[in-house]
Amino acid sequence: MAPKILADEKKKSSSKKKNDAAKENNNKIWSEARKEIIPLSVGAIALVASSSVNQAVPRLMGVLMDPSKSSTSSASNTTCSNNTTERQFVIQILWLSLAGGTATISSFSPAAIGVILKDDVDTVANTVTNTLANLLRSSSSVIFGTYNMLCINPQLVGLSVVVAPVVGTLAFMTRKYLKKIVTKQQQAAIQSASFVEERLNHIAMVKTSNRELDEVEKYSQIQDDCVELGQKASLASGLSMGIMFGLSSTAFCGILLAGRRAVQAQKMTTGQLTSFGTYSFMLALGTAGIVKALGEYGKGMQCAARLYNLIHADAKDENQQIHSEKEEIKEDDRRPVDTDLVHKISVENVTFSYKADPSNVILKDLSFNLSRGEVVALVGANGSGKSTIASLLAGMYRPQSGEISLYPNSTADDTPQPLSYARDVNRRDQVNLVQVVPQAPALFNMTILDNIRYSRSDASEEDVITAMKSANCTFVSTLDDGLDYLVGRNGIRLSGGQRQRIGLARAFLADPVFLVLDEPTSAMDVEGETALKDTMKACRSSNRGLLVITHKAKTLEYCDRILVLHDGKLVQEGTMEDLQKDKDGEFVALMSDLE
Ligand SMILES: Nc1ncnc2c1ncn2[C@@H]1O[C@H](COP(=O)(O)OP(=O)(O)OP(=O)(O)O)[C@@H](O)[C@H]1O
Repeated sequence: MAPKILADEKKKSSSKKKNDAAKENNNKIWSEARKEIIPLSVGAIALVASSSVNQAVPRLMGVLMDPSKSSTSSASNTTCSNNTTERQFVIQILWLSLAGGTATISSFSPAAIGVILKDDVDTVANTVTNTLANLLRSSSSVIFGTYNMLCINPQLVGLSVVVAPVVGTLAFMTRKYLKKIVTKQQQAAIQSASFVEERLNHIAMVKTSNRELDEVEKYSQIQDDCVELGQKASLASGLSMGIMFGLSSTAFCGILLAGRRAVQAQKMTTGQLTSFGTYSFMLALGTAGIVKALGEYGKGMQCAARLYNLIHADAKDENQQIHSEKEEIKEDDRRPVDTDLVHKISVENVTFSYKADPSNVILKDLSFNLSRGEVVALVGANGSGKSTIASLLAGMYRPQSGEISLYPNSTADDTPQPLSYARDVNRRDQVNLVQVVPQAPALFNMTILDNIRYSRSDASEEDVITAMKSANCTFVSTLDDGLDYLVGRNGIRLSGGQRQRIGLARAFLADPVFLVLDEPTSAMDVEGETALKDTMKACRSSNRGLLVITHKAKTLEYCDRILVLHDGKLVQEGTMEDLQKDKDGEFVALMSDLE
């Protein structure tokens, strides 16, 4: 098949998909609106009534200003008749105002479309209430106005028909420009929401990298851009309204001028001209109202699409406890720690449960330690609490009881007091003390360079390249943009193993005293496992403590010590050789399952 035909078919199918989605959203909105069918119908009828009632006012004014119609031969009769007309006018106006007011009040109908995202819900709710009401009101203004104008002076209507397309075209062009700016503004708002969503999803990463302030600053910048666009949009909106008002007023004056000539030529009365002028003004307002209501309807559709997507998205509550434990975003005032002096991190009688399920105690009176230059493995069945330990070491949670302590080097004549990791160490030092690389590292929709730099924003490109070498990130050189390669949301444009390597490089860049790797090679190939062995060696030689959570037997061969976890308790600890000797022990049972 020719490429052009293929492209056409692709275009057709994509536009069909778009139409189907729009139809689906349309149906959803109207099915929601159907739930309010009675108040909406009453409102719609009342609106038409209110509008028709309002339409009678100019006609009555015309009658009032045009006494000749009701004049009789005698002067006294004329005065009497004039008085009667005025009285009738006042009574009729009173009735009309009362009827119009009542109809307008009853046209108010609250819609029951849930309360999820205030702005979007408001816009969608407005689509089936206010926007629809405005459309009805404006349409009836146009229909009744045109009809009455035709009754009064069809020639003058002809002139309006000539002027209307010119005004309409100019109005359409200004609205189109306005729509373009508003679309940009909406895109900026979506970008801002997606930035927040991504940061909240990876709140643990943001927190443990001590990057809250940076993120707040970035968010403020995005917000500033949104405000700037908002200002442009409101300026454009003001201009558009001004231009439309100017054009319609000019057209209105032109029609009045032509009408005046018709009065002078005795083709119509002053009263008829007054009525005609008022109707043409209403007609202009009605036309503008229709254009506006149709624009709002389109906007309502866009909001509905977002809203329905959100309603069907899965709720994410995994970070609940992190949020609730989140401290205020400010530089905390705990004294800095000389991380170079820290020699050992020690988990002491720690008991922990997640707030989401407090009855499920995950870690039970757990104690172990990790010294600098040591490579320790943590093994255990699925759900035994290994990743929870990593989260506690990263400072994401605090134990309910027990302590995580840091032991400085002791000198010959001084034994320094241990520091509480949670109470005594400030966030910046925590980043330098412990870095955790989770199974699926959090990656942001940024370049590889920025993702790696996330753990140390002031790192030079050379430092990043060194960290990448340690994490064996050779794949980066094969990418077109290299370090500038955009990884996509959650690193979607990278493979699982590549994401793990980026996470590893990020941890190395922070140059922590202790490194925790949570199943570092779960998604890596054989080359990745070799890189892990190199990492282990490097940790020993650089006097870094390494805790590796693993299910791989091969990895254990290179560890100094192995901790065996069972249901949140430490049940065995020792070298691989020692543990293998205990044939009834948990380790031997686990080994039979390990790869
Ligand atoms: N955010 C959380 N809220 C509530 N419970 C959680 C949360 N995270 C983990 N758990 C529970 O804690 C227990 C231990 O989970 P953890 O991830 O620490 O186990 P694991 O040993 O790392 O498992 P695996 O080997 O499968 O990775 C599990 O029962 C899990 O359901």
